[in-house]
Amino acid sequence: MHPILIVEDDADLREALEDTLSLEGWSYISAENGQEALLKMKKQPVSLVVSDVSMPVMDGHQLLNAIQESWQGIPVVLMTAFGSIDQAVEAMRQGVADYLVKPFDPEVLVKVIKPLLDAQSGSKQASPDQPLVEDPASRELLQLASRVAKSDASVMIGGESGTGKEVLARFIHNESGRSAKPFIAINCAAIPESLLEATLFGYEKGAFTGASASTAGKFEQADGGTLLLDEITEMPLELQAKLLRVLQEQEVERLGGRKVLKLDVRVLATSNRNLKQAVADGLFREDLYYRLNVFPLAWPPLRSRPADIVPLANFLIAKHAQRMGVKKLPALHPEAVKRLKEHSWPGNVRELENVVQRALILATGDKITLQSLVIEADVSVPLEEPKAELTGEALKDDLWEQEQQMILEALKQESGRKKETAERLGISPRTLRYKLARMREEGCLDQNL
Ligand SMILES: Nc1ncnc2c1ncn2[C@@H]1O[C@H](COP(=O)(O)OP(=O)(O)OP(=O)(O)O)[C@@H](O)[C@H]1O
Repeated sequence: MHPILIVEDDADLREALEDTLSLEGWSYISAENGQEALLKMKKQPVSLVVSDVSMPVMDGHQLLNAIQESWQGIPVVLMTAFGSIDQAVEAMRQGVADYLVKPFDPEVLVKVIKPLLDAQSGSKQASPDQPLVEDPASRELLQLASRVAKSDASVMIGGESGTGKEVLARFIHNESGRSAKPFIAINCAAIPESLLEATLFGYEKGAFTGASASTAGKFEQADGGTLLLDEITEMPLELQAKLLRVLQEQEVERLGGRKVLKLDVRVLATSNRNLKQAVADGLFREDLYYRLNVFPLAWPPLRSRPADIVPLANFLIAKHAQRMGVKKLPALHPEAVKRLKEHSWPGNVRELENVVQRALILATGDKITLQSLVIEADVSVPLEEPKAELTGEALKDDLWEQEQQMILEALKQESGRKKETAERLGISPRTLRYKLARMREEGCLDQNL
């Protein structure tokens, strides 16, 4: 969503308005008068304008006229200290979206702006599966994903655990020409290796002990639609070879079957590992890597897209409050907002979602206070990533190092218990085993652990 433009000549009031918007997690830009506002609007699109009426150089009414001429559809909210019914009626007649008389409480401004923004963005709450993006980095990723969705290319989605890879995959499917057909997801790390092949490709009755009825595999189920192979690097090498053949030939044979089934499936894959490294380590086939990595997309970690944190928290509050049957949506207290912004979110959006769910249970009244936020103490992940120097391989190495630190910290807190450690980290026990094996190989872990 584009930023809100605040136009106010009184510096103190401007700052108060900026604070109100940023506490809500809304981005903004500011101008001191109408003329400066128009210059800013020429340079960058805005979603809504909140403007004072009496200002030097160009007042609010003149600004409203100019906006209506050149930017139809952008709502304008006017604020005045000299409220008169006549002025308000005139402004409404001119097409102002709302008219506020100063002084007003911050909540009043939020109440006025919220529905206007929702109308602009096509009401986000209506689609809880749609990725919410506010930070420029995430918005760019979503735009790219939307374009890629229209092609039929394989897409490899990278990013740390819990960043939103599956949400992005669903988005790509929904935006593609295949949206009316099935979206099937399979987590390669969650299914025992012995069952993965049968689950993917299906089997005929009697193909193996326990195959009591013929069953279609995930590929067949996704025919015409999209198949998401989650945590693809967890797939055993032999199966990778078979997967490659299916992708190349677009046909599949059930285990124990004789019929070859022609399929039309678009494949998306995710991984929270450095894929190139997995290829170099001999854990992932290079030919499959090239087949799947036609279009790589990567979610930055949540700490690298700070403008997403508060809007995501509000979005997740609404999502879970609705599920829990909470009638009145609790609002985040400013201190809670501050804490959310300070945390480094090693578990990314999934961690934020857990914090929000716990807060909804702990919250009393209609506010989420600092006390109802239970956030794990930060492990030593830097708050600000030195983005400029960290690019390409260096960034991947750095991420892997951070991941290792998180794993060690979690192991310590769970006194070495693997199952609990995996749960704490929000990854599968198998993924944890895999990562520990890699750490052992690299000499970063005691061989007994
Ligand atoms: N941008 C977003 N907007 C809304 N919800 C999000 C967003 N990103 C993540 N989520 C929510 O956070 C949770 C984790 O997201 P998701 O499962 O897509 O992460 P992931 O990267 O696939 O995780 P993993 O690597 O562990 O499989 C989900 O409940 C998802 O709905």
